[in-house]
Amino acid sequence: MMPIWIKHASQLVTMISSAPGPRTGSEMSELGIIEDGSLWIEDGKVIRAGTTEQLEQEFTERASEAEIIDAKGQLVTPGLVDPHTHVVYGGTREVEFEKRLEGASYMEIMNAGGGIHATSSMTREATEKELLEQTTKRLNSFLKHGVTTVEGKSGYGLNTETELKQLRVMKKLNETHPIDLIPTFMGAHAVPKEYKGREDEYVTHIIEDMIPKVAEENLARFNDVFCEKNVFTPEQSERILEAGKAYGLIPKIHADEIEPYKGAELAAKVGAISAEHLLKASDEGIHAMADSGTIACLLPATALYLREEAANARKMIDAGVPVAISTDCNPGSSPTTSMPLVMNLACILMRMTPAEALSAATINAAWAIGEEQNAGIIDAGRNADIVLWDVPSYQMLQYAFGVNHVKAVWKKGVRFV
Ligand SMILES: N=CN[C@@H](CCC(=O)O)C(=O)O
Ligand SMILES: [Zn+2]
Repeated sequence: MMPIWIKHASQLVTMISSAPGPRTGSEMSELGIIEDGSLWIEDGKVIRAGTTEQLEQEFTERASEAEIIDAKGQLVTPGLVDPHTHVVYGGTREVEFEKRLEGASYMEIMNAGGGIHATSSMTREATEKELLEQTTKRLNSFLKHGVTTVEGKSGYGLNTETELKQLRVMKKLNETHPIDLIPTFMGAHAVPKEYKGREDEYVTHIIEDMIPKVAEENLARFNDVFCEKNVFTPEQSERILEAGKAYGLIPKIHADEIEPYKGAELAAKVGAISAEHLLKASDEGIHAMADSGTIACLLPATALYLREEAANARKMIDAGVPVAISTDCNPGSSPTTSMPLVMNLACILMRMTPAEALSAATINAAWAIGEEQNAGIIDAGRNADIVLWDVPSYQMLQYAFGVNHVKAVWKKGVRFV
């Protein structure tokens, strides 16, 4: 592979800082910016990041070997990381979108057998090949929006066979698609219709049948639960997450999305790596998360799409909770693959600063899925997951919203956009 030399970026955002862990408080504003920045990439890795002047001293002799990219007037950042998606699914739910606009709520639709249940039926029916094809299209769209690492959940199977099918599709996609797809088991996304009235039996089924099989095939890194009124109680969620821990699955929790339910408190108690949504998280829950170091994974596109008030990111950042952001890409409450839009919304709806939004979509997002050694940062020796944006600064990236400013994307040093 020919080396790549990106020169003269008006801002090269490296995300390098002295913070040893996920960024909290003012650390979220430390972007490690190099003005007139330059990058030498070789064999899929970043070899050197510095000013153009520095790299000219070190690499001019080798310039003829390299593909040279003139990034004058443009911004370079790490590839974006999406730490929370439901990207593998069958079918679509545009009918529900109309119903919600006419006044039905997300939970009313789900409790009436639609929502997650509707996607579950369509995912059970879909073949592995169909899921592969549909998900590949969505991953291509992520890449076009500057996203190079994506977490993906099962949870539309709600039976062992289809949960495993979703996870196997993710495994296959990791072999066929440039994006790194980090798998999460989420058998506890809803109680399937056939277990209605026997919710605890379904919990036992997840624990005794699904989790051991997922672990045996080594199909997931995380175990996630939708802890919500009329879905899984905090007690049931705790049982499932503790059972997963015994098999090496790290807990995540969909917490306090629709109603306050002490989900943030539970995330801290079980040592979850992240808690998701948190629109209705209590102050106690937020402080417990700060103490346990649990990352808040906030989903402002979902709040917008459901016409809900977004999570209180300011309160969380001020309390010392590390914040990440995500699309929540799913067919019901957030059918989008645009992390740039999510960064815009983090600023507009949650009053995060442009710098905080970028930290949340790169380094903190990487920490939220255990990929901090591989993604979310530009540094010597790391994967060359790089985005070139057709704007001169990160401030412009967040300011001109709803626009895809991506000019080029490299994943492990290979250009795909
Ligand atoms: N809230 C629970 N799960 C997903 C939505 C899934 C769906 O509606 O299909 C979420 O994170 O938003
Ligand atoms: Zn989700």
